[in-house]
Amino acid sequence: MNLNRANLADIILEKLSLRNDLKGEFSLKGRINSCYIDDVFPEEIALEIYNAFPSPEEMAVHKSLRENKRIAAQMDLYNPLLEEIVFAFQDKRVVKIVEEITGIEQMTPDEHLYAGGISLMANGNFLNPHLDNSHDNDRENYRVLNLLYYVTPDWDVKNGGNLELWDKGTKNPQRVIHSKFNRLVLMITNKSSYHSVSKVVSEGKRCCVSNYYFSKKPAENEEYFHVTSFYGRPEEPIKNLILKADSTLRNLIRKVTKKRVVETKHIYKKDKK
Ligand SMILES: O=C(O)CCC(=O)C(=O)O
Ligand SMILES: [Fe+2]
Repeated sequence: MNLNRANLADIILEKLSLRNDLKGEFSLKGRINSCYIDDVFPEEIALEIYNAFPSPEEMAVHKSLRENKRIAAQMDLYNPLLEEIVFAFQDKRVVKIVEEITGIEQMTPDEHLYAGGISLMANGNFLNPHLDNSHDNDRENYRVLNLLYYVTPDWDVKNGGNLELWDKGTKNPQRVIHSKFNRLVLMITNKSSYHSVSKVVSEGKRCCVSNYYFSKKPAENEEYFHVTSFYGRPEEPIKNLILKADSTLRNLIRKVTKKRVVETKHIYKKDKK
């Protein structure tokens, strides 16, 4: 089978349309709106996607107190299947059914991969608790949904690298979503969707295909603006102070300047070459 974005989208669509329980799960009260779907693709396709991932050395390192991971947004540098799978999640039909599941209206996918694409986390890598940036680069649309598709075969929950949702804030226990092979997570992003990735504590690479959807309307009842804001884990009080000061300062600068001071590099420039 020729795996292009249209026939990959066909499979996603079929899978999602069989699950009329997702809508209820996504909107459960008292937690960050989220749900997951297992066995999204036939196993051999999911494996092929995993095998298409570049080696860690071919990806950009994002390393600071906030995070340590590898990412790639310039998708045309890699195996073409990766670009196909990223954009399969942007198919109009997929967006429509995801709107039905989440109840979030008028969503548009992020074709410039403002923050999406592929990511890879190896031993020792982590992503501290954070709120995603509230808007797109031009501050015209709200970032409202994350679609995270995990593709590492046999990834055990004990390996770490799991998605954590801090339903009651970062001072209370988190809900762990195992970043299991062939699992797609849909997760709202709003003013209180604190999430993180626990430290990877084993060999191997935790690979994720990420997509973000935007909307003119916020995923809450009121308007808001914030930059990506990081926090310490409950056992990291000092780091929490440093990260909070850092977020507060960047927020302030952005609120005053309205636009980015430094142009983001993490954008898929399609006319490059
Ligand atoms: O890799 C993950 O599971 C989560 C990544 C994340 O926080 C994000 O993409 O906003
Ligand atoms: Fe995030």
